[in-house]
Amino acid sequence: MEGVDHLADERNKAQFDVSDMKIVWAGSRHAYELSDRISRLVASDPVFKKDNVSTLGRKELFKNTLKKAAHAWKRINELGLNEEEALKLRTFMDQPSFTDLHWGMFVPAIKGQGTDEQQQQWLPLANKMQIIGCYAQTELGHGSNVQGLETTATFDHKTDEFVLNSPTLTSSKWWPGGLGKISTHAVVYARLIIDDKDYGVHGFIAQLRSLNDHLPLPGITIGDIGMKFGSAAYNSMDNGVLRFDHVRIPRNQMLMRVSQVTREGKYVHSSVPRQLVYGTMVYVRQIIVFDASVALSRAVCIATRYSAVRRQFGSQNGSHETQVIDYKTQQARLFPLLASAYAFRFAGEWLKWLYTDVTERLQAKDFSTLPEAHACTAGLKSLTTSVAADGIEECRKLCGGHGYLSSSGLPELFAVYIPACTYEGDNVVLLLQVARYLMKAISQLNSGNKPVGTTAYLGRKEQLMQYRSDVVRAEDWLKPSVVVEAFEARAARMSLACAQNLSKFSNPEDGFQELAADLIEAATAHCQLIVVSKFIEKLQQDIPGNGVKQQLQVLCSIYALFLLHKHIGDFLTTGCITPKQGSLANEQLRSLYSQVRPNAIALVDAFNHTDHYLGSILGRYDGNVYPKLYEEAWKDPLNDTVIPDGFHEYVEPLLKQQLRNARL
Ligand SMILES: CCCCCCCC/C=C\CCCCCCCCC/C=C/C(=O)SCCNC(=O)CCNC(=O)[C@H](O)C(C)(C)COP(=O)(O)OP(=O)(O)OC[C@H]1O[C@@H](n2cnc3c(N)ncnc32)[C@H](O)[C@@H]1OP(=O)(O)O
Ligand SMILES: Cc1cc2nc3c(=O)[nH]c(=O)nc-3n(C[C@H](O)[C@H](O)[C@H](O)COP(=O)(O)OP(=O)(O)OC[C@H]3O[C@@H](n4cnc5c(N)ncnc54)[C@H](O)[C@@H]3O)c2cc1C
Repeated sequence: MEGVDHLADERNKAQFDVSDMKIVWAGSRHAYELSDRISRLVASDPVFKKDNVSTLGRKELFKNTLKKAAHAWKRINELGLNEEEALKLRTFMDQPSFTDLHWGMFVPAIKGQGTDEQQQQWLPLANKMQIIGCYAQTELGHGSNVQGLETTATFDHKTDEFVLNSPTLTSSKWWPGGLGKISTHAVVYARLIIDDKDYGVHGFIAQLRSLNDHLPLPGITIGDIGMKFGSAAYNSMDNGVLRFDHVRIPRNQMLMRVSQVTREGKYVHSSVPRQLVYGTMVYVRQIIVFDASVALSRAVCIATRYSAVRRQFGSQNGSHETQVIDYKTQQARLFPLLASAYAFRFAGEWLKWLYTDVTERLQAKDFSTLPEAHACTAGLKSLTTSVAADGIEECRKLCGGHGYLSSSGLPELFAVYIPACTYEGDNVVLLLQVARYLMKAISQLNSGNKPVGTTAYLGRKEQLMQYRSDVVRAEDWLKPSVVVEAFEARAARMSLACAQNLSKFSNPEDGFQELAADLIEAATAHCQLIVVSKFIEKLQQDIPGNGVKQQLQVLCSIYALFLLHKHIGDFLTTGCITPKQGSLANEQLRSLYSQVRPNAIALVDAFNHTDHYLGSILGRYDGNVYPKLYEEAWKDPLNDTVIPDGFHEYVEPLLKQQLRNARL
């Protein structure tokens, strides 16, 4: 029935004020109002319609994306939207496009790695989109191993230019988004060669296409790398291939904030650490953590609403069957994901603060917190994207057969989201970076270097090695200090065990390779500790709103105790807790699921996702699932005709054959 709220009873059960929770989720009243306004603006604009994208072919999809991106840019200018509003508009447009790389990587790379003069030269053009750029780092042969890139930029003393060249097939740039068909420029990462000496990988600005006719410039071979996973998904993006055949660019197009090449061809390294060449990745990884909470919240919203609508079994004397959300197994799969969406939101907020802080310090030439920012962005990017990707697939299964329908929105969400586990650093490779950071922090303990930031707990090594949990009742697991201590002790003991095993190797690098699987588990434990701690810290703030803080406390406990339950082997083998304490945690977890149950729909309403953004019949706000699913099926192009194309050609002869045989 149109206009009826099928989830009204569920909404009435809520024990907290949803409008206040919406503000907590958004981060502030300002952020909430902005997000709400822009989401409605996009939802009501016919150009941003997206329910047809999964039926479009590649060329149509790409053209549709260009149209949306151009329309977005037009609306941004017409309405005079600021950066925050423009970013929201892109979010709700919900289709990857070349603009992501232009604004998300090309512009930040120039800002972070360009000198003041270079910024003055390039940013005004880029900011007006008079040039469009991409981030060309990865090659056919190397992605993770940035130091292994093969593209060369050789300094020519005579002409004061760099010569960009792709000496091998594997040196072809491969993957950069926006490169394939649209970008006019790129920040290209290449090995700097001066007088036959290799100075390693540096960033260069290169023009790729003519600004007159958009054709590739001489010496440049360029194209799209082909279809990717799924039908629509990331295929709206022109991930590209690029080869240089001795292409010349002026010397001042090397990004020279970190190091410079003089007119005489002298290489000068400034006081800025060389790792700043990797700075754009730190920036984007921090955005990706925030996006992980958004992606997961969309899937969880769909699965939770549908689980309240869907009924199976349990009808007695003609009464309603059971809502599947009331099955304990459904709750044990769904509610930890709901809690994770909130947990990642607060971890993302904190990471944004950390990133802003490190950026301000860098401006003031304080580079001391860069390693911490790298480890935190790398580790949390890895943790949150892995959980979000697996969580979206779990939500699909939670919706049974209908979850597999394109109209559930979940297949598309999954297909477009999963590369987040790979781009901006493969998740395993990034955890190994965290492990290196932890091992370094431990190796410095004896030299009196006190660990700081997220590794500060390692400074209490003796205490954490002595630790035994004092939990005696299930409710004890609700105390934040009890949870944090258990997570700290587990993380510290896993890292210290790795460090001890590493010390048995005469060559530490051999040890690191041999123990990599254990190191990754230690790094994961460390990252989970960060997320748990940041959730708890959030709850120490003043959080207004009727019942809001209580709900967040329940979610925080679910997040932590679910992890404890899932990784019970870690907690037991490190001797942090006893089997009895483990089962008390599980008992508490079951009780927490019951507490969330009446609030579940309101907790996903607090994400404030419009039906347009969710793009899911199962997740509709009004819960009117069945009539809409039925209606949607008839819109499929296959149902345009009663008899499908190809029937007369391929099937009818078989049937006629049968008839002929029958007559014989
Ligand atoms: C329509 C109009 C709309 C308008 C509005 C639109 C707005 C849109 C705006 C924004 C949207 C943003 C959305 C973004 C979309 C994202 C799309 C994603 C596209 C994908 C892009 C990519 O994938 S780019 C390529 C990414 N590549 C990688 O991540 C490679 C991974 N590998 C590495 O990072 C490194 O090679 C690795 C760190 C693994 C190893 O490096 P190596 O030098 O070999 O390292 P090592 O010896 O181990 O370390 C040396 C030293 O350096 C330290 N370190 C390493 N990395 C960093 C770093 N990043 N920062 C700081 N320090 C670093 C490391 O710890 C070591 O330190 P020490 O131990 O020596 O102290
Ligand atoms: C959709 C998408 C968009 C992208 N956009 C861009 C872009 O705009 N610009 C750009 O430059 N790049 C882009 N990339 C490339 C991306 O950054 C790389 O693919 C990514 O960094 C992973 O590197 P790789 O492909 O070399 O993986 P590989 O390193 O080859 O990974 C293969 C396997 O090896 C494992 N492995 C690798 N090294 C180690 C190690 N040291 N120890 C243990 N295991 C290891 C990995 O865990 C993985 O299982 C994009 C990729 C995708 C999928």
